[in-house]
Amino acid sequence: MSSAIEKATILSQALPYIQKYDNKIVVIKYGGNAMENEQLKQNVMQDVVLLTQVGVKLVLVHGGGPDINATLKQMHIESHFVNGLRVTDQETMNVVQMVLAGKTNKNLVNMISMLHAKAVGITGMDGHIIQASQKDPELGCVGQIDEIDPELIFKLIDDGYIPVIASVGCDAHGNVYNVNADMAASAIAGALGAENMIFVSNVPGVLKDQNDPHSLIRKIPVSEISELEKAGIISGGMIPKVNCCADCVRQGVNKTVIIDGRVPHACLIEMLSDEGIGTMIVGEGYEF
Ligand SMILES: Nc1ncnc2c1ncn2[C@@H]1O[C@H](COP(=O)(O)OP(=O)(O)O)[C@@H](O)[C@H]1O
Ligand SMILES: CC(=O)N[C@@H](CCC(=O)OP(=O)(O)O)C(=O)O
Repeated sequence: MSSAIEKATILSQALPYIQKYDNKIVVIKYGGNAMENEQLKQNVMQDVVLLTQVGVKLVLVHGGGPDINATLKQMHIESHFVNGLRVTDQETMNVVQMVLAGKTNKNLVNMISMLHAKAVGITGMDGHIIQASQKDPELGCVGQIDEIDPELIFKLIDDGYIPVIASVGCDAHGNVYNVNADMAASAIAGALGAENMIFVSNVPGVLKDQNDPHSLIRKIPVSEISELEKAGIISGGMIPKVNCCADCVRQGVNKTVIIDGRVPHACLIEMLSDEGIGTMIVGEGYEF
């Protein structure tokens, strides 16, 4: 088969998926670990733009843990994590806000703009999107999400913009909170009634053995998550991520997956083919 026919065949195979997701809201959480280099980011942003172009209403929620770590290190501020959450004193909070809402957010917006699509970079503080409160005094300014106001996001996607949201929230008294980006993304997906929630990370999905990339667990029922946690199979940043997937499932999001952003066009493979990659978190009664 000539390569032109091959390309056309692949494109036409995507048609049922394009129709399935037409006008549907999909939230992509783009984790800092999958932002390793410019090429990786370009690939993910190309997928975001292509999906938007074919009619998906895409919302991008991003983290930036490694960017925050690097800036804190330059400033000689140490980082500590408890169950995957950064202990955040006021000085650290200022850095988190500066890096996430500034460098990381605007870099992604700029990349989308260069691909001739329209993005608007905001934080969870804009339009009261993420209303938060202190999660635990020992974690300092780490926020737990009390409420999501999706109005601004609906307005942006209805006007054809891709909202690019940094995971910083605030309360009615002006306190600013560092919100784990997985938690921000899953709460936003729930509030928007999203069809799909895709977590883009730097691992193939949930692995049985973190040293063996072939030990991928393809599907995890929500009821088995706590056992995996107790057995130490999931640890660190994977703990909030998998629990956020479970929250999405409980909030009625149809499909929740963790995929590897290092695989070129992982989001397209996930959404526009039946090859499904990564780990899917499923509710009770899901047919295997
Ligand atoms: N069972 C597991 N399978 C895969 N990764 C795991 C597992 N348990 C813990 N992890 C860790 O979780 C990390 C992904 O979470 P996180 O660092 O928060 O990523 P992101 O920046 O994409 O949100 C992986 O890089 C890996 O170190
Ligand atoms: C409370 C908490 O831990 N907040 C995260 C926010 C960024 C984030 O979640 O980034 P990733 O998605 O790249 O991990 C942090 O300070 O690193």
